[in-house]
Amino acid sequence: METKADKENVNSFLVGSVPTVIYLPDFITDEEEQHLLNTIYTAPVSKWKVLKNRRLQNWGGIVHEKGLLAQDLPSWLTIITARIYEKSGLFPSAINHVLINEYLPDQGIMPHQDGPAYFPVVAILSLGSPAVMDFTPHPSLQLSTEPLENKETQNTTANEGPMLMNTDRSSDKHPPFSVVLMPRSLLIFKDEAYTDYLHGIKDQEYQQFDKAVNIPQITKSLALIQSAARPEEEIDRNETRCDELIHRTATRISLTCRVVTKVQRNLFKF
Ligand SMILES: O=C(O)CCC(=O)C(=O)O
Ligand SMILES: [Fe+2]
Repeated sequence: METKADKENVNSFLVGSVPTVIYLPDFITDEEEQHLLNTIYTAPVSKWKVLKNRRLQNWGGIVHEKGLLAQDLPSWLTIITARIYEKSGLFPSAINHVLINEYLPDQGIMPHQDGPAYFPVVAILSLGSPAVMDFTPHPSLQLSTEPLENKETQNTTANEGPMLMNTDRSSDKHPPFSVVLMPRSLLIFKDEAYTDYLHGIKDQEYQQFDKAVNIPQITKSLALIQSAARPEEEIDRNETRCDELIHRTATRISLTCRVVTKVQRNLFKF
């Protein structure tokens, strides 16, 4: 059960000016991260769907236009999803779908909006290497200042759709921003950040984070990671450059946790 204390707790992790982005550093422990990574990599090779620029595992069932053809999540995932559900108090029911994405240091995900089948709150748990997630205003916002819901929106999903550029003129209301996703952190976003923005990760080994809204929350752990990743002789010479860039030196795994509200069960039982 969600408690008042949990809700207050989540509100104290709000970042940036756009509603609503929540960044929880160290949501899981080192041991839990290691356990999750081990379990993810013991899944059969056939569980991985290989895309052009990353691999993914789909857990919870197939997301279909008529809803979710549901399969129970395994217990190693429900341990985490139940914690996200309880601590955030932001989901209408238990999380029933988890997408696990794997990115090599030069891989990313194109700017997109999550599909319409999902309840409009997403929680992303990060493991392994850090990465920068960029939020850019939806291209339909360039054309007018009318609210997004009055306009026909261009629908792009996580796995398909064109690369969309931001040349937004309403950038006062919808400033582009980024969030640094450190290993073991949980990012939650909803409201305008979900409906009015595209989110994506550049397919680059070095990623700029000057527009990051969670710099105070990450500075300490970033310094440790970056200095460990850099050769000794680079540390003083390239201080400025390195301070503004994340160097992705290893694989990143993310768990995108969501609720599909429409569920089709027992489809094959007669
Ligand atoms: O890997 C991530 O952090 C983002 C994944 C994502 O946006 C998605 O699966 O829709
Ligand atoms: Fe997404």
